[in-house]
Amino acid sequence: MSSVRLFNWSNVVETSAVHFPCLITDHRPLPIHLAFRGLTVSVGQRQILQDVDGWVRPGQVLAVMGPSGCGKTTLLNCLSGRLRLDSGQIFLNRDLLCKRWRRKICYVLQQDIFFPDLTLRQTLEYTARLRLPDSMSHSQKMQYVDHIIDVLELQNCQDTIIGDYIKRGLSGGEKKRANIACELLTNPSLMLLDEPTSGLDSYAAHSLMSTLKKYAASEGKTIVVTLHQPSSQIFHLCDKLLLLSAGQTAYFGDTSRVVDFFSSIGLHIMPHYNPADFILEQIKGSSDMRDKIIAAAKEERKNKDYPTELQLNDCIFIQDKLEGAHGPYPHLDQDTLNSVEPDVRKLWLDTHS
Ligand SMILES: Nc1ncnc2c1ncn2[C@@H]1O[C@H](COP(=O)(O)OP(=O)(O)OP(=O)(O)O)[C@@H](O)[C@H]1O
Repeated sequence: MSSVRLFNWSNVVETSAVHFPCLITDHRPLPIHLAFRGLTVSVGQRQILQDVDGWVRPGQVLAVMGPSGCGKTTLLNCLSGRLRLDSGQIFLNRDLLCKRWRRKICYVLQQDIFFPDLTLRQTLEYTARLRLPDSMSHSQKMQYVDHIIDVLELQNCQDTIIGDYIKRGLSGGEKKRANIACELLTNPSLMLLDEPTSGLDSYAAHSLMSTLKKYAASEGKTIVVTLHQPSSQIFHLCDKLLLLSAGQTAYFGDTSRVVDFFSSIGLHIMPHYNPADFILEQIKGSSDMRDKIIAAAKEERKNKDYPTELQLNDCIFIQDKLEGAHGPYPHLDQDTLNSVEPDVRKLWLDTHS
């Protein structure tokens, strides 16, 4: 099995003699392209999110950043379907988020509750027995546990007890990985992780984020993480960045472009400075500064090249074409397929082949 540790789907076919768990081979998880638009949420009289947009495609990591209380966890609650929106839409591929899609989403909270006396492997095994479908045999479930232990590089501590304040067990970083491993057992397509690196030292934090990034890329998962104060190494592991300030979008786009965005409004980073620290310092500055950044982010959205609108339009465009021309389970004609962006074409082929 170790020969297909970081596998792609073609490997699964090529190595079918390995008898990979049926959860993977028979129920290949659908890659999910997540897009959200105009999310607005209030609690009581207080507006917590206001008109927030973003998107991320399979294989990518979207980082949600911003000062404490800016609405990061609230956004994850919305994306997981746990929180009612005042307005806005969340699309998973071409569909609005609904109960059917929620089964393909996992939400890893900051803390989870474990039985402290069980070892990590015992914890994963009982979770697999509880959460994996009855259609899988016991040995397939156990094979899947092995796979997840491999993915999260937990081999060395699989027989260590979870532990608690009294009894020492897994380290903080291992516990975070264990928490994520329990959720990965359901083979989700979209993972939402609330501050997975909080409380970790910089090495453990970077190692965890690299693992997640590799996992997203190799298994076509879509990942959204909230991050508090990432190192520049972690920051650059993220493909997309959504920066929130008081519940509003202060930047959405490629992580690699955020420094240019700030420069374009006269906020220049010093050489060798961590860009994550720089942008957080700017939005934690005076209210005038914050308003200026939010206004610039709003202006960006009017730009015809703004990615959210393009992506949403492409998804809807394909759906319209198909529903108009072919009914609900159509064969996509080549002209239509050729006319859309390559990444949307790939998404369509991934999800419909
Ligand atoms: N149910 C609620 N009732 C009242 N206020 C709430 C509720 N949920 C969230 N809030 C408020 O909404 C704001 C955003 O909260 P949220 O937890 O989303 O922030 P956050 O960015 O995740 O913060 P942190 O980084 O500190 O975890 C906070 O000011 C919080 O007090």
